[in-house]
Amino acid sequence: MPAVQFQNIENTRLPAKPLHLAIGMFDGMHLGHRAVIDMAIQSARRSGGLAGVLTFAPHPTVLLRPDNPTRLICNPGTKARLLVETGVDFVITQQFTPELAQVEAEDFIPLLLKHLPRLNTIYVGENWRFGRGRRGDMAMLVAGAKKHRLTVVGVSHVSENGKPISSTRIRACLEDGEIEEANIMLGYSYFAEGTVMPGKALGRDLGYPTLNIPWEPGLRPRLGVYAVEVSGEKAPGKYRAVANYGLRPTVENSTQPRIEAHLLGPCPFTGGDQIRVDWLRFIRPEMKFASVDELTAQIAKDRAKAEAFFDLA
Ligand SMILES: Cc1cc2nc3c(=O)[nH]c(=O)nc-3n(C[C@H](O)[C@H](O)[C@H](O)COP(=O)(O)O)c2cc1C
Ligand SMILES: Nc1ncnc2c1ncn2[C@@H]1O[C@H](COP(=O)(O)OP(=O)(O)O)[C@@H](O)[C@H]1O
Repeated sequence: MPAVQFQNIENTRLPAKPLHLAIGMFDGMHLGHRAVIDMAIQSARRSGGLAGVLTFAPHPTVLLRPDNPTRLICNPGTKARLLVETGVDFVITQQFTPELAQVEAEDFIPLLLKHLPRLNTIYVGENWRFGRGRRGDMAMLVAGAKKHRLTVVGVSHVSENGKPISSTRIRACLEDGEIEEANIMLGYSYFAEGTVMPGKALGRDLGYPTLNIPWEPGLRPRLGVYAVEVSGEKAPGKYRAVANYGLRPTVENSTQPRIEAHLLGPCPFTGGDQIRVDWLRFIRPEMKFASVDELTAQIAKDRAKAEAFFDLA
């Protein structure tokens, strides 16, 4: 059964079973997030309860720090899908309103219980903060839960390279082009999705036809050339490719970043197809070339690097 999705806790209608609820922003859905959610799923399965996620949109910083909100790894649609794919029974997306931002930490559990009376256990990462001014911490959550006979499970950090995995660390990696380290922490390959759009048909003339998709996530990964894999419903499997993610300063200097993927072998996709691009390795930063000939010569080298990465050379 795919997860049932609800907008806001007051609209949540669930069967009368004990609820095991993982709470958080879960931006990126990295290995640490998955550990929290998996804990909720396992407990619910063991005890005949229901496992779910409570997450928030927009990110609280959109309201609290509008001049510099947190730039998100996942757009809301992608996050919702990744959440559903974890195997939870339900996902609640709670609108983060000015009123919610004013709720005191002490009032948070009573608010949950008002709308989720069968709440049994709350699962959070051990450093999770909540309530007005982020005053609520693990100790307050445990104290509040005790009063209402709830259980709180604080899931300890999952580490990579001796340091806790966090969305902040993954953002820094993506901005620096450290895609392999980002992918290790995510537990899957960073990916982009979109509908193939027509370009200026220059790619074919250059000898490097490309599948182009616009890609403008909150958190913009480093502009440059990457080894990627392209997939889509139209054709099974993954297609190795070399892609530029950028603004194309040599030919147009756009303000809208785009992924242009040149497949290393035959290409089953065309304009209008829905594709997914998995990012695997950063090859070089995007550059402005003095001529299209220089760009073309560089693309030949990029292609060779991608082939070497895939061990095809
Ligand atoms: C592997 C690869 C690397 C690229 N690197 C750059 C680059 O460094 N600078 C740049 O301005 N454009 C770069 N491009 C983008 C080309 O300018 C663009 O693909 C070409 O002009 C075709 O455009 P079209 O798809 O609109 O026809 C790159 C494209 C590919 C496929
Ligand atoms: N190896 C390949 N990689 C990407 N696209 C390819 C490849 N071979 C053929 N194509 C086709 O070429 C088209 C892109 O050609 P291109 O000249 O870049 O034009 P445009 O970017 O204007 O669509 C793609 O839609 C795809 O169907």
